[in-house]
Amino acid sequence: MTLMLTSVASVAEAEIAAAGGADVIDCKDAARGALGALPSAEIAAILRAVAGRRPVSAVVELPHDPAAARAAIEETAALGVAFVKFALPATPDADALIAALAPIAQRVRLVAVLFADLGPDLDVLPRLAAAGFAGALLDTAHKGKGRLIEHFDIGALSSFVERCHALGLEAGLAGSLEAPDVPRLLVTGVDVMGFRGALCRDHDRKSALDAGAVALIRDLIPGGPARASGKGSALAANVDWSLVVGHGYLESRERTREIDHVFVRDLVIPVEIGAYDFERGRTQRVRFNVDVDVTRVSAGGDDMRNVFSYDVIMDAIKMILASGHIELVETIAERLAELVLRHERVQALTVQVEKLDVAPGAVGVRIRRERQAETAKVHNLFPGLPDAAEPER
Ligand SMILES: O=C[C@H](O)COP(=O)(O)O
Repeated sequence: MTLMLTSVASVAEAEIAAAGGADVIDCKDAARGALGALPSAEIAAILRAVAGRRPVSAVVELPHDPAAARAAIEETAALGVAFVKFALPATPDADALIAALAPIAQRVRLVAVLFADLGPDLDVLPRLAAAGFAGALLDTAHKGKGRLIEHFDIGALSSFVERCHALGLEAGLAGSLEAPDVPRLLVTGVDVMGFRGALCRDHDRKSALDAGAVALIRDLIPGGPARASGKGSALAANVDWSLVVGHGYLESRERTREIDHVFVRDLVIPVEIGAYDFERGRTQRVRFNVDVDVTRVSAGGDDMRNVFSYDVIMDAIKMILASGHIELVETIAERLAELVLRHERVQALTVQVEKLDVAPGAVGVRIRRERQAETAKVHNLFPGLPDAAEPER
């Protein structure tokens, strides 16, 4: 399950985020840059207002001096936040800092932010894990100079998430993420996606949060807490539950079983593939044909929430190929089916993977896979919190 983290600068914005179904309320002053801290008094006021309805995190602007860094984190942690985020400097003193923070990491959930646009050293991840950090979040430092996915391709983002998980770290992704990025990044299995700009008026991260923009992103991420309730709640009234049904959140008497077909046709990519020695260290052309059966939502309109993007299929292929040499076309086909089926609206798919350079024609495999009864994957970032509630009907 992926959580939606929403950066807020005030109590009023925290209320919009909570009402809009954000999973985590993140205290941050976007006017101060990528990781600007709010004053302690404002964080305390947000904590009081949220009153345990959601986990609240806070950004700390970390001084380079280890003793001062420890004091800054202790001060914010003492307010009662669920975790503390801070930018890990990409300098040689990062190691000294990590070591200095290790004792605090035993008591306080620490999340190190690495900047994808500043050439982060991902070899720091094992050291974060060894020091007891809770997680690592890949973000961008220079807002307005590219989305996260323009700095790290989907294969690299997927490897980041996998690497974090292998080390026992929670993984987060952020960085001028926009609505179309959401279904693409969900496939990586990331634990938390962080948003600010996409949730603001005119997508200006220094403007106020916009409830409609919050609702759009929330609807694109399956699960999550109940929205603001209430008969007559403007937000609840604005929710088109047919979209929610379309994302597999709930059954409805109006649920449609109609299927749309989204496909990628004749995509040819050079791939390092083959079980023979002579097939190693070189690429061969591989052709992909993928047909996906997607549950149709009944609402029309030019709305991101209504579509299953072919980008998800293309990204899944890139993620698999990013792992290096693969021996069998069957392996690619199975992995691709598994990744695409992670999208809740996908009911079934056919994957055809063909090698084009071993014979005059093509050789390969075609598989058909369907969604099985699902076992919920329990998320453990905030142990002790109740499970995500179903949206009110
Ligand atoms: O932690 C998440 C950030 O606040 C994301 O901000 P952004 O979406 O404006 O890059």
